[in-house]
Order: sequence, then C-alpha cells, then structure tokens
Amino acid sequence: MAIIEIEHVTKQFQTKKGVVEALRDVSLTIEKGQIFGIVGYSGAGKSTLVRLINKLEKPTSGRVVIEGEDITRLSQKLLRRRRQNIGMIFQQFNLFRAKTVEDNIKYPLKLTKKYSKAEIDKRVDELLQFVGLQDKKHDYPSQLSGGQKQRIGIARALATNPDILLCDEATSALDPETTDEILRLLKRINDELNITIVMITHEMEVVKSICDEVAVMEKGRIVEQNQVFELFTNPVHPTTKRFVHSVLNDDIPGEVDVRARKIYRFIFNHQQILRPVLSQVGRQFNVDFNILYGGITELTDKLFGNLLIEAVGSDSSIYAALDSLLSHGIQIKEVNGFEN
Ligand SMILES: Nc1ncnc2c1ncn2[C@@H]1O[C@H](COP(=O)(O)OP(=O)(O)OP(=O)(O)O)[C@@H](O)[C@H]1O
Repeated sequence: MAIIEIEHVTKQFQTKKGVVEALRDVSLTIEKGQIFGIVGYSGAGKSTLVRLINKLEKPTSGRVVIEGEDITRLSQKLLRRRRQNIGMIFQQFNLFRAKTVEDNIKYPLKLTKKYSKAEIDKRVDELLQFVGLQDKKHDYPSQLSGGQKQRIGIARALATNPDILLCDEATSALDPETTDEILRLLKRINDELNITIVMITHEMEVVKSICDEVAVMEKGRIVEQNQVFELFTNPVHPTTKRFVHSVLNDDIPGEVDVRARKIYRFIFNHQQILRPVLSQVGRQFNVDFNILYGGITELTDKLFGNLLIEAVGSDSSIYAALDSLLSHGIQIKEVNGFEN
C-alpha cells in the first residue's frame, strides 16, 4: 500500500536572481514499510522534496498525498495533527540546547496536548530505553557525542508514534562507526515499529546498507528509481553509475591488461554460488575461467558479486560456455578495455 504519493510536483523559489526550479515534475510512490532512499548531489532538490512530505514547503503545482490524504489542501489544524504522524531527524540534530534530554523528548508530546504528565514521563522512559540512553536523561545536548545526540533526535521524532520517519542527511555528520550504529537503530525502527523511513543522503554506503528502494535525483528531477539490488547491479543513468561506482570496487586495475584477452564482467547474486557453476560449465565446454579481480559486497541483506574473469579457450567453446552461464542467471558484460 502506498503511504506517500507525490504526483507531478514542481517547486519554484523566487529569488533576487530569478526563479529557481528546485523540483521539476517529480512523481514518486513510497510503499508502507519501506526504507526508501533519495540520493543526489548537493542542490539536486532532495531537501525540498522531503520538506514537501511534512508540508514545511508547499508545491508550486502537483499533489502530495500522505496515507490517502491530499496534504496540500489541509487546514492548519488538520495539518498539525497530520504532522504528529511524521517524525523528522536532521544532520545537525536540531536539539534544543537549553533543554535537557528529557525535555527535548517531551517537547512534541506537550505540543499535542493529548497526554497527561504521567503518560509523558512513561513515554520518555520507554523512548530512552529504546535508543539505549536512559542514563543521559538529565544531561544537556552539549554533554553528548554526535551519535548520542542523533539517538535523542530519533527518540524525539518517535515520541508521537509516527507512521513515517524522514531523515535528512541523518548520518552525514557522524564517523563511519557511529553511522553504522545509527543505521542499525533505524533498521530496528523499521522492523520492530513498522515505521516507513525516507532517507535523503549523498552517501551510497547508507543506501547500500539499509534501503530497500532508491530514487536518484539530479537538477530537480528523479533520473532513476529502482530496488537497491537492481540499481547497484544495473545502473542506467550516468549519475547513478557515478554513485554506484563510489562504493563498489568495479575499477579494472591498471595491471590487468585487457587487450588481446577475452575478459568479461560477471555479475551474480546470492542465489548463485558462482564457483561450482563456473568450474562445471568450464569443464563441460573445455574453457578455463580465471578470476582476475573483483569482490562480493553486501547490499541490504543480499550478497552481490562482481568479478572480472578471463576466459581461455576457442571462440566457439567460450561462446557456448557463456550461453550456459547466462542460462544460470549470471549477468555477463564484455570488457573491451574501455568499459565504464
Ligand atoms: N528557500 C529557498 N529559496 C531559494 N532557493 C532555494 C530554497 N530552498 C532551496 N533552494 C534551491 O533549490 C535547489 C534545491 O535545493 P535542495 O536544498 O532541495 O537540494 P539538496 O539536494 O537537498 O541539496 P543539499 O544536500 O545541498 O541540501 C537549490 O538550487 C537551492 O539553492
């Protein structure tokens, strides 16, 4: 079921220098329960897109439908209620510096005017336990590390039990180890609380570790969208290729001389155990496959292999062997030395 539908949205900003087209005819559907990544370089329009989802921005044209409701038409009162259903976390955490951890988390609960003091206290304790920071309850943000600040940001975003969590470069200010911890926490939130997560990021490592689906943005448009595995294994748009290339080691090393050799790139997934298939097909067709270079990477929860392989044998036997490998579902690309 779709939880977020963005339909033909454009967003223009009037500036002194003229009109900036931040979004140009963007359409996007995010299914309930997904972790959906939106990637793009700086200025691509990611923040503007995500700010439309909780109506921090209003589209110039087009519709934004959240859980079946067109939020571009909502009254202020209904909009406030709808916003309780959408949590958001930020790169710079945006905690209130003059408030304790406890008061930061209480803030959205008090705003709703729905809960008693006892309910609020109970909820704060639950949330602190969930993010593993019970002992920091009375600290101020300045006493916390970056990772701890983001955990508190997450606790605050979850306070009103939202269905959707928006993450705007939520790990970009963190070191790799802390990034991993926060990503694991987000995955738990998705799995255990069934919250749909929208992550905007310029880091493909983030997409690779937790996203199910991803949209790539450039100059206010979505240029490619796919399931993470498909996007990494078969990127089509040049910008997507650059992003994928930034995390997958798919360069051909300088010392591999691809001239006058029959070299192929084999791409395969976790269902295929490549080695037995390779040796079996090699024996059958009298072809030797030498693995020159490559590796196996984890994508979300699947394995993805990308290997450079040299085939040694007669032309006809190599083509027959490759045919057979294709029928096993292995993707094969010819490398002529000028691939990529
Ligand atoms: N309030 C605003 N007024 C004028 N222009 C804006 C405004 N907000 C965004 N823009 C412009 O819209 C375009 C998209 O900006 P946006 O912040 O959405 O991109 P982004 O992909 O999130 O980039 P970054 O990661 O650098 O924030 C940029 O050209 C930006 O300068």
